[in-house]
Formats: sequence, C-alpha cells, structure tokens
Amino acid sequence: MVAIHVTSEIKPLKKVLLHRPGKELLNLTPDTLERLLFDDIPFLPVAQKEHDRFAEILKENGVEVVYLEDLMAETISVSPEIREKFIKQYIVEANIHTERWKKILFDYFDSIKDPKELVLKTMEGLNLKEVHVSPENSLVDLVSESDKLIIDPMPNLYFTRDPFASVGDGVTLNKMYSITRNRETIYAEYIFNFHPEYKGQVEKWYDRYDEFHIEGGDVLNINETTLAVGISQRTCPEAIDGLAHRIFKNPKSKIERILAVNIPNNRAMMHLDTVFTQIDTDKFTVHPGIYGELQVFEVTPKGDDILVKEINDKLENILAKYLGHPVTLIPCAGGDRIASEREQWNDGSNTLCIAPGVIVVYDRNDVTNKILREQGLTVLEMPSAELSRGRGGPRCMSMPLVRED
Ligand SMILES: NC(=[NH2+])NCCC[C@H](N)C(=O)O
Repeated sequence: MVAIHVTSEIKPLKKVLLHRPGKELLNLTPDTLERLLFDDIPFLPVAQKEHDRFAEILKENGVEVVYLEDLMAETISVSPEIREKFIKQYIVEANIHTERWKKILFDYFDSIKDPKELVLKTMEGLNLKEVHVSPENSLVDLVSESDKLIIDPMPNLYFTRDPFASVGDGVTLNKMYSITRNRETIYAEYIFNFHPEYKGQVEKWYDRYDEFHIEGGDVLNINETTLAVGISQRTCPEAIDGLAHRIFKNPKSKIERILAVNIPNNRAMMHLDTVFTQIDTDKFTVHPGIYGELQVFEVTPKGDDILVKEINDKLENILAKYLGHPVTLIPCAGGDRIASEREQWNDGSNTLCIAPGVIVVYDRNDVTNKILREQGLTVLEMPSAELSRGRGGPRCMSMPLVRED
C-alpha cells in the first residue's frame, strides 16, 4: 500500500490516523482551558471508550486504523540517535532553554526506556514533582510550588486532522495557529522524515518551519486536481499563497487549482470543516451561516507565479462548477436556527465520510442525523458526550492516509 494517497473527501477510506486520548486530558485545568483550546475537561475513561468505539466503527467498515503514538514509538526505535534528537528537540520546543533544565529533563525522558511510554509521556505534559531535582542545585527551582506543570500537555492531539493534511501523495506539514498546537507537529515531522514506511515516500507541500499558519481542518480534497482551503481563524491567506507556489511547482503534485474559501473568523467556525464537509458524490453538510454568497478565490499557476481570481457566488454554485455536476447542501439541523447553532457547536457539520454516502457522526446531533438519514445517507453514530468537549468531531479526530481513487 502507498504511504499517503488521498485525492478526495469521500472515496473509500482504506487507512486512517488516530490518536487515542491519553493522560494529557488529566493535565487540563480550568485556568488552562482557554490557552489549550478546550471548553471543558473531558472525563478521560469515557472519552477513551468513545474513541475506542470510533476506531471500532472504522475497522468494522474495512478501514485500517493506525495510531500516532504507535507510529512515533516505531520512529524513535529506528536508532538511538533519532530518539536522542527527538527528546532534545521536544524539550526546546516545550520552551525549556536553560542548560541545567535541558539536562535534567533529557535525563528524565531518556530514563523512560519503553518507546511508546516515552512518546505518551511527551504528550501528557510534565509536573515538577515528577522530576527529581537535587535540592543543593538551585533554590529558585525549588521555591515554587512542587506540583506545577513545567511542560504543558498537548490535549488536542486526538484531533489528528490538523497538524498535517494528506493531499495527493504528500502532506502539508503545518505551521499551526497556536503555540500549544504547533508543538504537536513534531510527531509528524519525525514520522515522515524517519519512519521506515514514510521516509522518502511522502512529498511535503508545506512545512512546520514556514512562516504562516495553516491547519488541516481547513484543507479539503475536492478531487485529484482541486483543493479547497479555508481562510479562517486558523489559516491565513499568506499560507495559502505559499502552499500554492510550492504545490504548483512540484511535478509530483496533480493539484491544478486551489479554492480559498473565506469563512468567518471565529472559534465556532475555526476551520472550513466545521462549516462544511463532503458526504457523498453530490452532497455536503453545511452550516447555515455560510449559506449565502461566499467570497472564494480561485488560485491557479501562471508561469512561475500564481493567478488569483475572486469569485463571489453561492457555495452550491461554486461546488457545482468545480465538481462538474449539481450538488445538494444539507444544512446542519435542517437550517433551524437554534438547533443548527447548537449542533454546529457540537460539530454536526463535521462528519467523516468513509465511502460515498457513508458517514461517521456524533450521536448527540440527533436533529441533523435524522435529516441525513432522510436524505439517504448511511449514518454511523458514535458516542460523543466527552470527546465533543474539545470542540471537534469525527472529521477532526481523523487524518486519512489512504483513500481509493
Ligand atoms: N478540524 C477541526 N475542526 N479541528 C478541531 C480542533 C479543536 C481544537 N480544540 C482546536 O481548537 O484546535
């Protein structure tokens, strides 16, 4: 099987990347919720049970599920040098800069010999009381309360949609909008650069060291030649410019145009996939908030440069033009204002399509789910009470690695 191959949002899903929520959720506290991009603290055992059911639904439907933590454990097991390089880079990216603390923390993490245990520990965050610091070394370090977090958790890791995005036979390895989520992209960097199954197999259309932010929730594969990218709270126009220049110039890419879709810049609509996702050849779920005329920019290559053309039209007209056939937009909760705002907030428009007309959805969005069934969709419901507190749905919690053409 190829390493990465995704040319649509709906073709049969063969392989997908997940991360099972871990103890990083236990290091969420009320005063860190806003900074760590959560709206409440999930109850970990139930969140894990819900996530296990998500994985089970995928496997029951013929999808190979791989876990980020497993791929990363395999990557740092390739050689001691890669393991050491990862630990040192992780510590610096956790904002630890004094030579003394870099040494203390390197010794701590290097003492964790099991590779998966080490990877999970880097995801969870680290409390001062877990690290033995010899008292004669420094009063400063010990005067502060002994149970403070010295390294933040990364609670958004189960939203594997965002740190990188599969496009064709490559990925955008993303520069994320927030400091907390930008740390997450280290895992994909190491997997694509050093894991035996991905090293040298995956083109990079964007890099985590690029200047401008872009996130995978904004990247939708319309088809093999057309990519939709949201201009959103999380993805800026400059990043799309940079992506276009790079992907058009790479002979290994088949992308001929990018549709930059300008959506409201707010948390409820943080990514394009929170307001619309494709669920069948000719059907999309959509948030009523983007029902009217949209501002879209068609970006195409022009010699060594790019050509940008503004299009102002209704979403269904724009999609019909580029898909080559009429489309049906199914509004979240049927367009009922209050129900659609409630259900969009809980990711009623954020469905994962595993085959044309077959979608995984959150069970809590019952109004939308009923309408989707009435429209002929096969709706696979997953439990969601705890997972939804992170403000992401089934599409957010998955990154397709391989879809059929
Ligand atoms: N593709 C998505 N819609 N991802 C949702 C990510 C939610 C996460 N708490 C954040 O704010 O980044």
